[in-house]
Amino acid sequence: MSTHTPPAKPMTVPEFIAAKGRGQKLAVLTAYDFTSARLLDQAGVDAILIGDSLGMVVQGNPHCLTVTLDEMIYHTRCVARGTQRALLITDLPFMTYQVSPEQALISAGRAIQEGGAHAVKLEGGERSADAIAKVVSADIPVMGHLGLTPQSIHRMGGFKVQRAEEQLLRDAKAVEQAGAFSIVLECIPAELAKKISDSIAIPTIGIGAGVGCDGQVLVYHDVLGLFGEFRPKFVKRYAELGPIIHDAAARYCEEVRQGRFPDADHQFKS
Ligand SMILES: Nc1nc(=O)c2c([nH]1)NC[C@@H]1CN(c3ccc(C(=O)N[C@@H](CCC(=O)O)C(=O)O)cc3)CN21
Ligand SMILES: CC(C)C(=O)C(=O)O
Ligand SMILES: [Mg+2]
Repeated sequence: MSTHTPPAKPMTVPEFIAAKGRGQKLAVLTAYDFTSARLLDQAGVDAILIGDSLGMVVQGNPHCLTVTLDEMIYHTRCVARGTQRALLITDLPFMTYQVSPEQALISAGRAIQEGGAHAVKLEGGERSADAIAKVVSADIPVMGHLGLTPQSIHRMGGFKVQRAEEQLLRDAKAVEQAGAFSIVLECIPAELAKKISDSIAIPTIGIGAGVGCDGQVLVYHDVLGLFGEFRPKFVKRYAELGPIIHDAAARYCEEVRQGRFPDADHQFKS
């Protein structure tokens, strides 16, 4: 059992940025519902990402491309009700920001206004700079996302480590210049992620990008050992809840079938 007490003050975007200057690492996890969000918030995460990874871990699809903005908003609302302290960042899903900067702003506005997010995240570097700038111009904080961008799965030919150094450095600069407050670096070599982190003033949040990033993010189901056999190199399981849930459900089934549940303690007297 950890004895860590979380700081009482709510996390804000300026605080998130300032953490980098103090050398204070940022701890981010994804969540998609009230109950999980409340557990993470009480454990002291700095930010909760309502990721479009919900397309895979919640909806059971092979990728994230079919997730809609309405679905992201629904999950954001659920998470927001369970959160008091963490910064809430919602992924803009595929095809809700690529068409035009105006489309990006309208989508981001809905995530904030209808979902209750504090910020949005969108994928891409130079190609997304105009969209980022437009969203930021309406005072909506934007987190960038570079490297393995899951919405590019068909171009990349799968979920693969990205190593185009010069392009990634240019992309990070472009995202920072466009006004983003932070950037996710996904599945890039640790040394390159460190170089990118040192080359910009805003915090980098790594996933499969090494310890040189200013913070880390992982998917809820991965950290807790809920997502079956999904075990890429960068995932560390801090618990193995899958077998625990399996066991509990199997014992319940057995007791119901044997007429051992409910017993006297779990029913009402007349
Ligand atoms: N449950 C879950 N966890 C995630 O981290 C995650 C999602 N879903 N869905 C959206 C994306 C997809 N992600 C993925 C998925 C697979 C690999 C993977 O298999 N990587 C290989 C590397 C392959 C290579 O060497 O190029 C690995 O072994 O880590 C990586 C990131 C990360 N995101
Ligand atoms: C893995 C993180 C960075 C993400 O984008 C997601 O969960 O959708
Ligand atoms: Mg995502």
